[in-house]
Amino acid sequence: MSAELSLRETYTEVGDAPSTYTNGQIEIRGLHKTYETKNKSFTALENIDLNIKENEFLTIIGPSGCGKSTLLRIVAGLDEATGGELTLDNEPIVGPGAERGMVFQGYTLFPWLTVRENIEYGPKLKGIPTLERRGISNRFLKIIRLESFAKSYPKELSGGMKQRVAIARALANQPKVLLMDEPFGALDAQTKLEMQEMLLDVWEREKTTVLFITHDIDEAIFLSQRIVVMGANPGRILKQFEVKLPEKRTANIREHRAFLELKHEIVGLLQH
Ligand SMILES: Nc1ncnc2c1ncn2[C@@H]1O[C@H](COP(=O)(O)OP(=O)(O)OP(=O)(O)O)[C@@H](O)[C@H]1O
Repeated sequence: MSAELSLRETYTEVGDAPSTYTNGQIEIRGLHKTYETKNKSFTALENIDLNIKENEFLTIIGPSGCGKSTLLRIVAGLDEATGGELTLDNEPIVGPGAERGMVFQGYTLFPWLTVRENIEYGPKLKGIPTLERRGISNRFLKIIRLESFAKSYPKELSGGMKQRVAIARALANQPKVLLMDEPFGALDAQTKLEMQEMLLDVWEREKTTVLFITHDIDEAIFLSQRIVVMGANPGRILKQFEVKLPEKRTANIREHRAFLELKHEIVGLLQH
């Protein structure tokens, strides 16, 4: 099987393609989250309304404690909202699901599995036969440029390499939505830039909806089609920005006037 075949085609060959593969629309209506601790209750999210379109790359940015991770965890089904509605392709989200892949800042690979086995983990759980699994891992090893590390274990990889494998592992499950919580936060500046370019490349190929969290305004602008700025106490949406930059993002886009103007505006908003 050609490494250039899309994952959808790969799955179609084994008769396992969900009919709604191209979807991935999230609707959030009046979402609330209150944490009850011993003697007080704390509102982490208040009245969040947000629609994330199919194939959209949307980033949430905001000060520490404004509820970014809480929101992502609720979308992932790892935490429960205390009010409001949340759907993926019109189906209520009631818990974790394979159609939502997650990548966190911490390296969450299985240390006892090789790079290839980590990538094949989800497809194996789904019962996809060995040969097809091999096709999937070959394809992703190529995309993340780690073919020569297929038999390596996570401890033998750099931080950037581990995050590339984490992204491949999440995508090998053919998710409709990729949820990313500061995935490049622990990487050095140069590796971070390389990872951003790789992620955009993967996103363009896979057509997955991406919900991304970062503290890094440059990263948010470089990657996103839309940026949601949140404020704290209580966590809420302050403003949304369409990123009016060319679809094809190259390194020098950071010098683009529209890039700098948007950065200026977001910095100003966050300072207040
Ligand atoms: N399990 C919990 N119990 C009580 N409070 C919590 C819990 N989890 C989070 N919080 C509180 O909810 C608020 C939002 O936390 P969250 O981790 O979502 O913020 P964040 O914007 O992702 O922050 P950061 O950028 O620092 O990661 C914080 O004030 C935090 O202390």
